[in-house]
Amino acid sequence: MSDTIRRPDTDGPTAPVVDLDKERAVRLAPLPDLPADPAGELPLVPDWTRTAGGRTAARRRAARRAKRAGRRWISRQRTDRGHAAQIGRGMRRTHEWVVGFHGVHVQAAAHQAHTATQDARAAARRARYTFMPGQREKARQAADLAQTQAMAAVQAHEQARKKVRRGRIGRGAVAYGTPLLVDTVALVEFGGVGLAGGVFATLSVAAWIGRKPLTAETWDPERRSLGDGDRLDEPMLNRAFLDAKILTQGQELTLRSPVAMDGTDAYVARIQLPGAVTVDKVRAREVELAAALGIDRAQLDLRQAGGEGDLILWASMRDPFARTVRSPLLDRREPLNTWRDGIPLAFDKRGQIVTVTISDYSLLFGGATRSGKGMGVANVLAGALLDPRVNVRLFDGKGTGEYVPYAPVLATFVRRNPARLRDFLRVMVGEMNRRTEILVELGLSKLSEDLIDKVGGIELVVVDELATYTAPEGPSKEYAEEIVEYLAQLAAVGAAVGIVLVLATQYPEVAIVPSRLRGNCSGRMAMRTENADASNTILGKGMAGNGFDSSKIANSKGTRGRGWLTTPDTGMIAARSLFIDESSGENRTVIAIGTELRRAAGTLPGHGTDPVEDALLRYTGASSVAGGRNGNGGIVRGTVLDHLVTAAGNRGSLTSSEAFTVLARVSPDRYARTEGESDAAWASRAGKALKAQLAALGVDLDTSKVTGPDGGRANGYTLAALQQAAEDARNARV
Ligand SMILES: Nc1ncnc2c1ncn2[C@@H]1O[C@H](COP(=O)(O)OP(=O)(O)OP(=O)(O)O)[C@@H](O)[C@H]1O
Repeated sequence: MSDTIRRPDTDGPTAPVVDLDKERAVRLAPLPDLPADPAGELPLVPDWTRTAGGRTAARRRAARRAKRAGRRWISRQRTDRGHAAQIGRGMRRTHEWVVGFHGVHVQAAAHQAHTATQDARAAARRARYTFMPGQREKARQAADLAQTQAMAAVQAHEQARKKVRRGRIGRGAVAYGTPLLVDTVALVEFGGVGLAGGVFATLSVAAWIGRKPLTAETWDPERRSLGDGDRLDEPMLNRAFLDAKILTQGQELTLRSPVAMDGTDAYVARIQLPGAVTVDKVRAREVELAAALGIDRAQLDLRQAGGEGDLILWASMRDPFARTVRSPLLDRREPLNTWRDGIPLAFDKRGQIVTVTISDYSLLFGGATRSGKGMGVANVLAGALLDPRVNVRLFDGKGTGEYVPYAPVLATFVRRNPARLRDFLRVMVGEMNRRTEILVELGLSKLSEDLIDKVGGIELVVVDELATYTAPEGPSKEYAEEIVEYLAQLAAVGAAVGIVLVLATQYPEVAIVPSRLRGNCSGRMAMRTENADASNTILGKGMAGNGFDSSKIANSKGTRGRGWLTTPDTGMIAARSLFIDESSGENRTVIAIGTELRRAAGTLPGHGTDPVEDALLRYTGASSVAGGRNGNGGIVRGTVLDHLVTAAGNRGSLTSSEAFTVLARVSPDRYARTEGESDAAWASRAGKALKAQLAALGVDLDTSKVTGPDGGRANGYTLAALQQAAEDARNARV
């Protein structure tokens, strides 16, 4: 675990209270923008660099740069850019210069002298053996001419040789004599140290002469990159933008302010892009730009500051997601306004807390096993529990004990029960319609904060492991289609009336999360997935191709909770969920605080009216408030009296025929009217069945005259009589 995680302060009222706004402000402080300078320009030396922390950071950077320079020097020695290779090359080049190319002239002159001499000899021989009186004279003249030419050629050769020798001696004297002289003088003047210095200087000059290899090569030791610990500067930025094909040859960016460090080991540069290059274009090539700077994409953040070409580039020297950030809610003791402030869910590259606005959209989490979906849900739950106006209803498809500690604060909690989810969603869609009608009457299209109490609070429906419920070929296939339909309807319009879904799945496949359902959840987070298709199932078609691919997140402990998050507020961003350490009971602290806040507000499950659970009880005859009797996610079937009490609750009484209709829904085999059965026959049969059930409960309940729904008087039961009978039944059980 990272050292950035602080232990929670779990103890009671003396524990410090953390204001979420302040907390967020502190986290935002490092640098959404460069600090303003009173002089109008951005400061060359930010204040923080003059603090002890700033100096330590500077020392650390200098040490890192020195280390990297050393490493680069060593690896360079093995290549032909190494110093030995440079010196050898320098000496060779010097020698070639001393020898020069003039030797070619000497050779050509030698060749000419040689042929001219041969010609002269042949001409002399011919003159000697020509006896014809007219020819002899001619031959003698030709021999004289050839001899003259031969002598001239030999002389030219001699001169060329002398000239070359003179040139070589001169150049040799410069090339070899100078260092020899310098070294000798140094030796004479300063002894061995002087000689060593002289030799060093000589070799340095040779290395300088041979600094460039003859052939082009791929590794360029002059290349500066952030990944190697070099400073971010304008030449590096220009080269990286060029390499990333954002700029073309001849285009140059300009810095609007000096490159600064932001106190988190990251560089910030405000850049003016040239011509028609926009910030969007730069963002589209984020991966290439990061590669050109020698860092990972997660270490680079690109934001538009002002106009189209006004870019703020933030480049971190380390992976911003390598650390964990603890949820600020863990230190909170007072209620959270989730409707207005949202719920802190994750942190982004620059350490800013990302909140999700449950007043606006539903959420979908997807990712492979152990990728951190549960932590995403835990963050949302932590926020919801701190807002007593939120009724949390949780359907756990995994069926493990993960959510059992939350049971006392869950208005509804059911483990692995697809039929129950189907029934619940039916009721919830009815609730959505009821709320919509209230808004229609008020002439509103969306719930506002002042109406939350009027409509019955915010409904947060969590379904963890969708596959249990929506797999068309799974064990719950008979419910799957209906469940998907209801979920899609709720996700589409629920948020506007205060009904929000939080869905999670380990199997991000289209069969489990149909695109209609995905599309209606505007907040989506894809943690590490097995493949690009799975990532697209959460984030949307083609997203992996656009560079947002969760399957590229490495599978390691350090990447848990990392993913791509998209919400209408943030757009697509890289993020890591906030950390709640369940192993040390941090979630239990939130649950305890949530329980207290709910008790104070009178919204603790089972302690007030809950129209949704009441409707479910009427409809199914079973209750799932707070995870049932043991809080482990089971459902509790009520007695006939419980159902009748719930049904009589609205009007204060119930006619017999209304009572039989309610019971027919709960227990159709006993109370449902059969084909062709008359009213009287049904009433008599159902009356007997009820009497028998009441007898089994140990109570006797007589009918009395009550007011029916139409205002007329009929046989039935008053609420008071039913409540008394239910009480007697409980006492009889005890
Ligand atoms: N943001 C985070 N920071 C640090 N650790 C995290 C983060 N998110 C998850 N983890 C750790 O990763 C592990 C798996 O997390 P979690 O149970 O949420 O994953 P999951 O995808 O829900 O797993 P499963 O598929 O088993 O349900 C846990 O030990 C958790 O503490």
